[in-house]
Amino acid sequence: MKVELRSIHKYFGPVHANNNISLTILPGTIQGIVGENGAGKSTLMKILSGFIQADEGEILLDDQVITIHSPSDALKRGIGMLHQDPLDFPPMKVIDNLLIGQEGGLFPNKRKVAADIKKLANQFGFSIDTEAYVEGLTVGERQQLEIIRLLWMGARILILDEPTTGISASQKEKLFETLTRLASEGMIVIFVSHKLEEIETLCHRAAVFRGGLLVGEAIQPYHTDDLVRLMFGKPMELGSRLGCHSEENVVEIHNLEIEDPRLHIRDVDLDVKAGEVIGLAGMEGSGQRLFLRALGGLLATTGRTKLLVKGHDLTHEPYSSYLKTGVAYVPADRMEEGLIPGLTLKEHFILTGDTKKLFIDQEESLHRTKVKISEFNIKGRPDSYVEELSGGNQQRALLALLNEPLSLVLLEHPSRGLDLESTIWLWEKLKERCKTGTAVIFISSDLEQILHYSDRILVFFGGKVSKPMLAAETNVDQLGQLIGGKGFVN
Ligand SMILES: Nc1ncnc2c1ncn2[C@@H]1O[C@H](COP(=O)(O)OP(=O)(O)OP(=O)(O)O)[C@@H](O)[C@H]1O
Repeated sequence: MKVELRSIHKYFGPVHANNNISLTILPGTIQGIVGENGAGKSTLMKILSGFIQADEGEILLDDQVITIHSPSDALKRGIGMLHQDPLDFPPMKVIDNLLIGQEGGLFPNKRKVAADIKKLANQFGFSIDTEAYVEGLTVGERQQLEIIRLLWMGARILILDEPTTGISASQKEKLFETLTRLASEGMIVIFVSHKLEEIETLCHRAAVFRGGLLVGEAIQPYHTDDLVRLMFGKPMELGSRLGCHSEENVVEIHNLEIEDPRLHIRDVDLDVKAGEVIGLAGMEGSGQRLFLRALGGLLATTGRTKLLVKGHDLTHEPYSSYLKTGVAYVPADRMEEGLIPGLTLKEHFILTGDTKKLFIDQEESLHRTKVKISEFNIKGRPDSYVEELSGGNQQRALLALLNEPLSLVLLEHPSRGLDLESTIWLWEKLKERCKTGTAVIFISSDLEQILHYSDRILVFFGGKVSKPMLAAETNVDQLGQLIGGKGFVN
């Protein structure tokens, strides 16, 4: 099946999210879609998969103009989109998730469906237990389930939007193998990502988006510098580590202990200096998130734990004491925990502003919001609802909402969903904070980033915590070995 997009336009109010996009994708192709945050990638994918409609332009399948009214309409024509957060019902069994919305009357043939799914999964070396509950599956397993579901429903064109977020290296390898195999069987795979190395490894072709325009196409073998220049209109360089020179302790952790139904973290001692950056590495679920949440006052510690921030003993104190001491937490799930859907940017600034006043000063709030939008370069207006912002702009908004001054900023996957320019920008902003004595502790699955920006690194494995390592004296291989549990001494 061949796909052709002709002169697609899409507006969101004044934003021209897709500006005259034309793209042809031939059968058997893995087509990469890259571009900076807010470039219009997801918008185009949502148009192709029926979630939204274009304002102008045509979609052709095998030279026939078609109209796609809804995702189920798209799927009927063989176009399936796999979302970052799979659209399933976690408290239900795999088989029941598969049967939802299927034709088959009151008594669908569960046994046949289960057998068909198993057969399909086997072809790709996936093992899917149709009787398992979805909530017990890892992100990678849910993704495999979603691919199999789409194939089972007849998808011949598979769209994946940032699919490698939150999956392990081996799951990624398996995903890439599967996608390569699907393409070799004549299917089209459309792969949206910020990660250039992924595009370069996997995709036969790459279309580069910038500011709503398709600014260029590249084919293998790629030249990274050319792709970066196309994406951002200029070359990019990662900033460097600031290097912490302070002797003052901002955070003192003694005998930290956290009990969780699955993990037990104990006996962690750590002093964090003013302006220091500590990176936390480890496979998802190894304890680093529990550790970070405990430091943010979001999770109770147990045992003999003592936790001091700027000399204040915060052990067993409520979350409000952490806030008062200047501890800020930036979650990975921006829309669930960070921002409030249904509220505008201005309303967010009102909520995080001076809450002691009896009345809201609308003029002052509007002014403050405009200043922050400009300072943090957020592509949005004071009256934009936060859910309308692109992922990168939501992250900018979260940072803009942090109060000043701060003693400690805790961040989960701060660059998740961010393009290279935004990642560099984010670290510039964090380094400005470090210069004023704020300590930063962050989790990332991007080892290069951990090595590049941390002063010291802690690795987590099954609840065990390594001794702090100097980032300048550590390399990716050493980190990789520790993350896999090799050489753990603690
Ligand atoms: N539902 C919406 N309402 C208003 N504006 C929107 C909506 N969806 C997207 N936009 C705007 O359209 C532009 C393109 O957004 P889009 O999500 O397509 O970008 P993207 O390239 O996928 O970005 P990212 O990589 O950050 O996810 C952005 O300026 C975004 O704020």
